[in-house]
Amino acid sequence: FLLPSLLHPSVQPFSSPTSSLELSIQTRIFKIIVIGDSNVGKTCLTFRFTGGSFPDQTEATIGVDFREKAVEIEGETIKVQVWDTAGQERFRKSMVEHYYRNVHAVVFVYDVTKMTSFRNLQTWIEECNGHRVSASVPRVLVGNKCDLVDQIQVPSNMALKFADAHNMLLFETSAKDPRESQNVDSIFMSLACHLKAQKSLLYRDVEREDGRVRLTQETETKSNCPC
Ligand SMILES: Nc1nc2c(ncn2[C@@H]2O[C@H](COP(=O)(O)OP(=O)(O)OP(=O)(O)O)[C@@H](O)[C@H]2O)c(=O)[nH]1
Repeated sequence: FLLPSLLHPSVQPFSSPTSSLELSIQTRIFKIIVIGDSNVGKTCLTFRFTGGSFPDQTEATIGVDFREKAVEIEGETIKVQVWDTAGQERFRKSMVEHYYRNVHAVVFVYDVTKMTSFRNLQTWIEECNGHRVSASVPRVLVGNKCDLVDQIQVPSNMALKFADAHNMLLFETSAKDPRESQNVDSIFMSLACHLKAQKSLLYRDVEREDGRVRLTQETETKSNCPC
């Protein structure tokens, strides 16, 4: 496992710029983590978004893996870095600190055909909060495996209620069904658009501070996002 900054020495994550000059030449990276029970489809969603296809076979994720995709939003190229985390407790322990560090957005995934994976969301939210992920970090909820229409256990209205109560948007998707790939893209693109709008206001703060980075939570989010 290599940290992204080691893999990409010329590119620094958004949260560590040092001057407004550097900001203008960097490609921004938004780090988005995908969490939820084992087997809900986190790896498949990550592949579907970053590679466009559904993997024939997956093995349980060990620790953490990440894949990147460059996207263009309003004329700017942004790297969306999707961190796929292990759902199984025994594969998580050593890595958990790494993937919550400097996270820009969180995707909580459950399997629409497994009520336990939905009930366990509360535990995932608590773990996330326990790692000091700020309440201002955007979070979305994803119900995956919607192609298994005959086996659905989690009704949409129940998921919607949960999403509302936790201030999250809900996406119901299938990583498997190619007709749903646009829906999978929407999860990550809507977060990237939201972050871009948020971070451009942060840029203005940086310039006012004459190169000093101020990651303030006071910024208001305004977006012309096409998503
Ligand atoms: N029918 C259907 N199967 C899916 C879908 N997404 C994933 N799967 C299957 O579900 C199983 C688990 O998928 P993974 O993506 O490996 O699940 P994971 O959440 O990453 O699992 P861990 O790495 O153990 O945390 C695999 O057999 C996939 O083929 C989907 O949208 N529909």
